[in-house]
Amino acid sequence: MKKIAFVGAGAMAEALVKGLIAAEHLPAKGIWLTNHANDARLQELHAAYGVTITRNQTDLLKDADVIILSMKPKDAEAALSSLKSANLNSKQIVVSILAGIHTSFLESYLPSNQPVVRAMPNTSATILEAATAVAAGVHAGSEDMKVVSSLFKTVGEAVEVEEEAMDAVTAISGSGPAYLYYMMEALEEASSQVGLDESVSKQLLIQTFKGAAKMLEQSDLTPAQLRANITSAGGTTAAGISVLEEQGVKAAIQACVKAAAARSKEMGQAFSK
Ligand SMILES: NC(=O)C1=CN([C@@H]2O[C@H](COP(=O)(O)OP(=O)(O)OC[C@H]3O[C@@H](n4cnc5c(N)ncnc54)[C@H](OP(=O)(O)O)[C@@H]3O)[C@@H](O)[C@H]2O)C=CC1
Ligand SMILES: O=C(O)[C@@H]1CCC=N1
Repeated sequence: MKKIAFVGAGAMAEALVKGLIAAEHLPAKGIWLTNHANDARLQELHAAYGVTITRNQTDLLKDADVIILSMKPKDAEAALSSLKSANLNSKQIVVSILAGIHTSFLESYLPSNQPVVRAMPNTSATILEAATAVAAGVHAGSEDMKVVSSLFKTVGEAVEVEEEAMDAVTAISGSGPAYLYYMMEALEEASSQVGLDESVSKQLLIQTFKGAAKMLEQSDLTPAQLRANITSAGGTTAAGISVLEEQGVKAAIQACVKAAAARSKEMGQAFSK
């Protein structure tokens, strides 16, 4: 891989850039970025990472092995309309990280045999811990999928799924870090309410999340079994969990994921051809 072109230079593009550079997937100069209008942002990324920045679409796309669409879904049509006039060749893989938007919509703006791959990473790409799912469009072959999977594997784990799973993926792992940060926020606030010093609670909470994730990864037990192992009858965990049950927290989490998946589906329907 010699060149990756990002169309969109926001939070998610930066997370991927950071990860790709840390993983030495390609030299920083081989990572090209453009955005809509914010010159200062492009300069900032160039200064921070040594990436190449441009406003010239021909330069951006020329010889790019992979083109990553990383603007917000609302800006997709404008970006795709301008890509329509670009002379992409069928070896260039167009990857979209946009929530909701189907490969068929993207393909409708691109040459008829263009390989398109939909990917859903998350912000943990910044520290090479992303969970990414990738799904092939109709012209993306197994070699294209290998290239894209290996790109996302440099910034964490990547799994290939059918496109119909992408709304669920987006709701679970795309948005997932935000749910966990929400829980951490609540736990931090609760720590201070029960009298724990902020720096101590932060240290304990980070290690508690890390340890719980590693336990699930390294043991054969389910989350329910791991939880049961901590919950002695009449003990502290039982006292806490009974409040979560009374307040319907599990149902609220399930409703949260369903709402996120429904929103992804709705966004896909808004952008269909
Ligand atoms: N944030 C997350 O956790 C995740 C986000 N995603 C997806 O990633 C995408 C980007 O999100 P995020 O990085 O948070 O968004 P940001 O708002 O941070 O960045 C959007 C970028 O797109 C640029 N842009 C807008 N219009 C165009 C255009 N016509 N041509 C080129 N560039 C354009 C903006 O430029 P300018 O600043 O000049 O306006 C900006 O650089 C979204 O589609 C989202 O669904 C996927 C997984 C996780
Ligand atoms: O909220 C969003 O739209 C994006 C998609 C996945 C995570 N954040």
